Amino acid sequence: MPTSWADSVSAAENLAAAAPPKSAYVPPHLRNRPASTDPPAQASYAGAAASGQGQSGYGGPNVGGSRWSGPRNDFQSGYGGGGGRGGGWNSRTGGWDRGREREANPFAEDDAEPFVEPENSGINFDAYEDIPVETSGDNVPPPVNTFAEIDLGEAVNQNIRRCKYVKPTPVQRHAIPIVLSGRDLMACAQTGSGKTAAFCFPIISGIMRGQFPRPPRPRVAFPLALILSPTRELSCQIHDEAKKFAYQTGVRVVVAYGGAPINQQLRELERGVHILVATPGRLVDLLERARVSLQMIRYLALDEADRMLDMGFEPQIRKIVQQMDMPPPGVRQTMLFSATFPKEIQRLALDFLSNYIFLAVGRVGSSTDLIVQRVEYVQETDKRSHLMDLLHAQRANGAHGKQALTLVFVETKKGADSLEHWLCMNGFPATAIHGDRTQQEREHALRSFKSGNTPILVATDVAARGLDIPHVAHVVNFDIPNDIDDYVHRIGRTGRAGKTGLATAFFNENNSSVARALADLMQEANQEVPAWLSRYAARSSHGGGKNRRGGNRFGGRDFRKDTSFNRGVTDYYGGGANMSSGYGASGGYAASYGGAGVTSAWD
Ligand SMILES: Nc1ncnc2c1ncn2[C@@H]1O[C@H](COP(=O)(O)OP(=O)(O)OP(=O)(O)O)[C@@H](O)[C@H]1O
Repeated sequence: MPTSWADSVSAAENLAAAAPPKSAYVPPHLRNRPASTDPPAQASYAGAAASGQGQSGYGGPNVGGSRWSGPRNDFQSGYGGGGGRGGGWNSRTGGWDRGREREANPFAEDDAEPFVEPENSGINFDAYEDIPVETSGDNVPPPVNTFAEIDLGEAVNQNIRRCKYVKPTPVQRHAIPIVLSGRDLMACAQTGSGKTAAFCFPIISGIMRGQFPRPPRPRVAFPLALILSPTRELSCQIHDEAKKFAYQTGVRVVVAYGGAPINQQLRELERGVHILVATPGRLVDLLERARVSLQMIRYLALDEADRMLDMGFEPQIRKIVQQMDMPPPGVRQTMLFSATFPKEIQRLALDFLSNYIFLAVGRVGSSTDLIVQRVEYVQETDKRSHLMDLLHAQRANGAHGKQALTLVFVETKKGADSLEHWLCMNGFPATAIHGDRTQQEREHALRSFKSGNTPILVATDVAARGLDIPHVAHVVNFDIPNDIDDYVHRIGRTGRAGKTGLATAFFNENNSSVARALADLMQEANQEVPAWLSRYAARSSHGGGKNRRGGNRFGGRDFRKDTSFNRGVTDYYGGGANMSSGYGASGGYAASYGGAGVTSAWD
């Protein structure tokens, strides 16, 4: 296997356009299942689950009166009552957590992964030290500084150590106490800043501690937590992460996504599920087949929430959350996470939340400085040769070290196929991922890219959000997206977890509509804005393409603060906004935004 980008290029040149080796398809959730020698722990959840057999209270089949009448605080008592027979929760066979099924060690792959650094030492926490944080809503729980301050339980703490997380990132410092206190949350924090753990840790801990009744029907899965994400690959990634965080806790995580055999997923679900990670389409299928019920959902997390509530997904999300049997807001706990939150999406999100806290982490400067952004003027017809120049220069300079991976974003699936073909023909080891490829092809491409076998990945927006691929040193926006938020997510595939990265965009006349948003974004992130781009920006009459940030360029402002929203609404938050971190004292930050309290959540 080639060990570096340069080796890969040479190997590819030697092998001409040899196809990558085909491996037998194994769905992600079935991989790495060597028989573990570690017996699953009998965590507190197992005991709690086994004793919590009550059918009374909310969600039970014979609830009289209002189905959702109990306040959320009563949830645990509602579930915890009753005795009944022992046995695992949600399993025909008496429960996976009773030791009948061996839990594969999810950390085994990390140990065997050649590219993984010995420690998570690459994280540069100094970059996050004075990141401004803004919270709004009433009675916001105070943040923590260390994991030790949060009582997540010993099993989770041990997994945090196994992950080599030394201290919480800012979004984790603030979000975890909020979720643990039972509040709904809309959290906006920059790409690569650890949002996945921010929602997974409190969910796992809550399930471990909670008392829940026995599921009412066999052969139907009754998850306690649902994590929805927009793409199959992201769902798989969240599943992999959550399995690490939940290792030996007794909490079982299952993933369901389209494009993979449903029968296998059904079998996994039948073995029992506490946390279901899913893409909306496959979940709707499972719900319609009555193989999953949402009536016991205690936690709902939408990752990439703005995308999930965008036009494409909104009907499916409404169906799942509002039209099936999921408890309503106020009974379940709802968490929305993203790096971007356009105002109209925040408005839509009100339907899913109850008295929520808005959390914005990040400001212009510190963390975005991690991603150096460049924009180059490149005519449509010159893009390929320009890309080749970049790749050659990168190879010549050995830029970004041996393991550098380059992610090239294009607008269309056809464009991705054709660029991949052209790169391969020209001796560059490239692969591609887009929505018209089979799931097997998509997963193969991603694996080949991650491993460094094909260190160039040509992608559509299917790879723009959430994917956490170590060693992506360069993101090229071969085609600039029309929506500036998509640009934010795309470039966020590099410069993650405190590491630095480079993002290059090819701009031409076709992108004039986004010029202003792009220039503003770069400026706010302390990037050098070329004079020609500023001229385009000045000519642009509207805010910049599908810039839905509407006046406030950054997605991090709580829209409840807008006068239009507040008209007729008295003191929505009660407590008002709270600022923390060094920035509040400096005073310079609000001024730099030209508006009091406006925060950039993405940087
Ligand atoms: N406390 C921590 N210490 C060290 N590394 C961490 C910590 N928390 C998360 N990470 C690592 O940071 C990386 C980015 O985390 P994650 O994928 O959750 O980011 P994100 O905020 O969800 O990004 P995106 O907006 O792109 O979805 C991951 O590799 C994760 O393992």
